[in-house]
Amino acid sequence: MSAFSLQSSAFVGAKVSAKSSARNQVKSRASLRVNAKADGPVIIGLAADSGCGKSTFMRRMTSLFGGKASPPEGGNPDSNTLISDTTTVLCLDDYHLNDRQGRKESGLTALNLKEQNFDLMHEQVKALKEGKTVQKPIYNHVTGVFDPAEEIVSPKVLILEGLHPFADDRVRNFYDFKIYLDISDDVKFAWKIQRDMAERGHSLESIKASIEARKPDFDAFVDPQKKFADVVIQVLPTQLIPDDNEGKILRVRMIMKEGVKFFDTPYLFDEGSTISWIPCGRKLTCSYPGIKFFYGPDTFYGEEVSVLEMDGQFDKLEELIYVESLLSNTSTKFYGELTQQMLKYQNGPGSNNGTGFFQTLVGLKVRELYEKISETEVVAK
Ligand SMILES: Nc1ncnc2c1ncn2[C@@H]1O[C@H](COP(=O)(O)OP(=O)(O)OP(=O)(O)O)[C@@H](O)[C@H]1O
Ligand SMILES: O=C(CO)[C@H](O)[C@H](O)COP(=O)(O)O
Repeated sequence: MSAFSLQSSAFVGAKVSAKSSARNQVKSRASLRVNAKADGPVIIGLAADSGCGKSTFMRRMTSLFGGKASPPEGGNPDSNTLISDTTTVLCLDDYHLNDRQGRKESGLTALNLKEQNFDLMHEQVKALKEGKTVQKPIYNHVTGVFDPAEEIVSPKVLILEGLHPFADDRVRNFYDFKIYLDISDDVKFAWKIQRDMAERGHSLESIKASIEARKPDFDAFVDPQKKFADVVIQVLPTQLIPDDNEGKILRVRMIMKEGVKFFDTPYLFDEGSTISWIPCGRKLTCSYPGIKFFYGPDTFYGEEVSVLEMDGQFDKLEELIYVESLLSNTSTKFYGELTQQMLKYQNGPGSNNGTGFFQTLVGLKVRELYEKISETEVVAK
């Protein structure tokens, strides 16, 4: 376990001189409008490195609330925001302090906390929590500069995803639930190679170099946030194939903090017990190297957690219903909803393994959390 190397004071609002800062692109605090809403949104945080499946995760989660999540209608086609009837997903890259040129001048990466405008992020999250509308900057990943700000109306569920959702303690206090997607270096490498070589024409050397260059800042500024998470989804190479380095078969661990309000941890068979289960019998088809589940209590950064783990992948996704029937506290609304959701996104990355499975499970837990906090029912679709 890595030590948390930064004091929280170092996380708050550090500044670099910014010629083209995001702040220049937004209207002043005085322009924030009040939205007629009694309660503020339920706020969910998702921390992860880039290229680690946040978009895929968000699609799975927002679909559970119904409606399609799309960029703001008639807005900037390069907007990073996704809006549906109930949810608004904001990408925290929009709160970078400097644009790409500005970072060249500062000599710092976007992972460095000094390159994030936590003051503005705090100001706007607070305003959204109070039901106000804000003018949020847009960091354009195509051009590397800030585009004119976009209007964000306070939603029912606000999801903040990015590199640093939990780094600033002022913002951290707003979350109702915190998720950290933890992709191990080996798997990150395998995914990046698949995507950047096949889809973006990068060379193996340049991909290696970019991962190596990011690593020190990732370790220093992003990774330490996992200690704040209520759920960590850890993605590791399989243990079912000795010395596997292909990164295709994955071992995925869902590490769940105990005692979190409105979050009853899912469990396999018997709550609190320790279970290792190979379900490859008559009800579940398994080809090599098979599937292995684990469930049991543990500690994580000194806190009591339970861990649900799946190594391997499903051959026939519809047979997942068998595993689902042996899980409890899944927050489904009807028998088989978890399997149905997995089938709905069967073409998305990770649909046949623990990444898709646990992301969907977390989505169901978040939906229930929203229902409990807001005392509103979401109709399952
Ligand atoms: N569960 C998964 N299993 C296998 N590959 C995955 C999985 N999730 C993501 N990937 C791979 O990672 C790539 C990036 O996924 P996605 O676009 O969802 O990530 P992201 O974090 O939103 O990325 P970015 O921050 O760069 O926009 C996908 O193209 C896919 O190749
Ligand atoms: O880590 C990242 C996103 O999570 C990006 O590196 C960061 O946002 C800078 O973007 P770009 O490389 O497009 O200038």
